Amino acid sequence: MSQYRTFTAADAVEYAKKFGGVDDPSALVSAEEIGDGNLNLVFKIFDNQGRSRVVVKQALPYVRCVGESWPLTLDRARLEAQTLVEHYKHCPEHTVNVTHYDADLAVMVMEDLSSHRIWRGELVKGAYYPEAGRQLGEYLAQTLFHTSDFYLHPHKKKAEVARFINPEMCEITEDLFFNDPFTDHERNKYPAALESLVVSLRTDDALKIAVAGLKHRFFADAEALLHGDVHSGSIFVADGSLKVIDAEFGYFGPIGFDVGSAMGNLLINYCCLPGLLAPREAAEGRERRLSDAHEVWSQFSSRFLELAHAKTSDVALAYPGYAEAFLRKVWSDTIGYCGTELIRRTVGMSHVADFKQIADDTMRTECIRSCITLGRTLILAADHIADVDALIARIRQAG
Ligand SMILES: Nc1ncnc2c1ncn2[C@@H]1O[C@H](COP(=O)(O)OP(=O)(O)O)[C@@H](O)[C@H]1O
Ligand SMILES: CSC[C@H]1O[C@H](OP(=O)(O)O)[C@H](O)[C@@H]1O
Repeated sequence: MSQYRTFTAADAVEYAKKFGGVDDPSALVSAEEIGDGNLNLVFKIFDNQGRSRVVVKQALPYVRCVGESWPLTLDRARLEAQTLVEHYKHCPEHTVNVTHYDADLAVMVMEDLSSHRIWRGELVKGAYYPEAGRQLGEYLAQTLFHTSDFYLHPHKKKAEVARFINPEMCEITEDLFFNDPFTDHERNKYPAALESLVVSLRTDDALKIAVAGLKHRFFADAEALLHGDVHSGSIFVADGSLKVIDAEFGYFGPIGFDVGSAMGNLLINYCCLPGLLAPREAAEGRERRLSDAHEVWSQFSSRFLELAHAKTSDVALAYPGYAEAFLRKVWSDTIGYCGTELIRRTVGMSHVADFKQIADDTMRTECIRSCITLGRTLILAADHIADVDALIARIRQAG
């Protein structure tokens, strides 16, 4: 019989006393549920001085933002904890530290990142973290290289692929990214003024074939242990620091999916800044976003190549020039998945603060239009954009 029960704040405090790993467990006295994501409960646990000391996260047996009508596997807590533990081994600087998890209760305990802020909220306000792009590129290079065939022994790699089989969470991505926005689906939500643009996505043969290719590679290309949902709402930043959280979509998939999701969210912000800030600040913010996206790819690709040259164990994959050839495939995947993130966040159900917080209706609609148009351009041009400078030029051209 499963011991699962949904935690109250009092349960979370008792759990943290036992498993929180603090020196003075009896000082832990209260909890606040602070979850603002689509899926889970998140409790901050406070001590008798009112200091937040540790975080307890629990999966619900359904999708939080929808309710019990959409049941969802509790195994996602294990997958999240194990993905973060694995990523922490390879990149402790930029991964939240999960110190304990319990598969039956679908609960994990992790370090409290209250000294940091969620990057999306900062991007919406126009705050700038000059090191964040490079740090995110570093996280992507370290975690993706060290869980790939370049680094792992083939037996270990296959065992890891099996450990991280994640069919239910992958199915959400398969539907929300690659199906819903390109069909007339009841989950879709977008401004009525964009109806003809959105309908045109459903009948564009070249686009639908390119999206099918991206979905096919999401199904089939078990290249590395992905985070699976690395967006600016799953990244904490502070001066000189960046930490990634929330990896319940972790599975072995195409490396470009993680890199493209990360860059796609920066480009969503790029498209929305004119609706969020005064013209001069918006223009400056947009330049910074392009520079952040440039940094993500530059750091990711240069570090991945450095690691491949220094640490590739397989004799065939170590052949000079192969890692460079592989990165060309990752690059076109990155652009394509970047495009699907721009479209699924605007046409599909998972909307984001970058445009939700735009007060003026007409401006919001125009910013959403830019996201959709840029997304389509990137999906269609993914095989024809030579490098990151050409990508930035394409984005500027799109307006
Ligand atoms: N380790 C942490 N430290 C402090 N706050 C956290 C931590 N993890 C999550 N949070 C807060 O809880 C929110 C929801 O967490 P998240 O992991 O994104 O949940 P979900 O899986 O439902 O998307 C975050 O936006 C953040 O504000
Ligand atoms: C039905 S889940 C929708 C959406 O929510 C997830 O985001 P998060 O866990 O960060 O709230 C993920 O992006 C899913 O696609």
